[in-house]
Amino acid sequence: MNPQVAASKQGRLEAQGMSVTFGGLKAVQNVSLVAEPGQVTAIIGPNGAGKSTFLNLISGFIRPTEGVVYIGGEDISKLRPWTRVRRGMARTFQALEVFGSLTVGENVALGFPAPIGSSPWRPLLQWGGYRKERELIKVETRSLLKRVGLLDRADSLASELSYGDQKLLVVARLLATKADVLMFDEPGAGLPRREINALGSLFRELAAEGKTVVLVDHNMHLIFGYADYVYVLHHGELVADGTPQEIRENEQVVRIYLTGGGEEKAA
Ligand SMILES: Nc1ncnc2c1ncn2[C@@H]1O[C@H](COP(=O)(O)OP(=O)(O)OP(=O)(O)O)[C@@H](O)[C@H]1O
Repeated sequence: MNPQVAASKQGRLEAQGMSVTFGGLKAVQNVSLVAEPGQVTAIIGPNGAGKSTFLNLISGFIRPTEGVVYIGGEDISKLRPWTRVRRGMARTFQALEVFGSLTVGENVALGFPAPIGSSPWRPLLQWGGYRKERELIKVETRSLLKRVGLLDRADSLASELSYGDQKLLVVARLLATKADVLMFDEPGAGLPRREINALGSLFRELAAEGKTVVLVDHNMHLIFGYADYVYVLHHGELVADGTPQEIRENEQVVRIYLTGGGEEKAA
């Protein structure tokens, strides 16, 4: 296969017919999605629509009753979440997962993948390689912090950052995983417009670098300003998908939001 085609397919995410039931509640019913490398794909829907559950199904944190997930054509449905990270899929959560008593730089460094086969004895057995790797992580951590605008806070405790900066820190740590598929659960929640714009621009940059960016959010400015393709869930079902323009004009979507389903209106 042409190496360029192979590279572009590597991060293609495909979820087919995902379903899960909690007790009697069909939280996600037969939902499929394709997210392409080089694109920002958004999932929207009113509160309780099943968006986070769908992300949990894709990332392996919840076992589906039905459905298959592929990355780059490879079926990863049976893999544990941490193994999926090794295969190139990483995600953030709605709740902030910042380690407040570590520095900002240390939080990012935690995101770097551990060398395969690494053991607690490695620093003693392979001191040279280990030291080189630590230096590399330091350099890359600084470059990621620069990218999200937090370089001057590298040595601050993470707990001292504002809420918005902690969200950016989580993004930097996700980038440290070097995953091809980057999924964000409500990255824009609670952020002012200026920071939403910065986040949106960062997502566009990541897509331009060939990453597959998937985000769940309620912020319509982030979705309609920066996404290439939008999936709409309602009561656990996929009710529409299309370009932001198509979704804005979709009568069913507008009705769902106008009848009080969403925090912000779609039109
Ligand atoms: N672990 C669980 N056990 C039982 N019910 C659950 C569980 N997780 C989610 N649900 C229910 O499944 C439905 C979908 O929830 P989910 O959190 O996926 O929605 P959402 O679209 O992400 O909502 P929000 O925008 O408010 O975060 C809701 O009715 C929720 O109460």
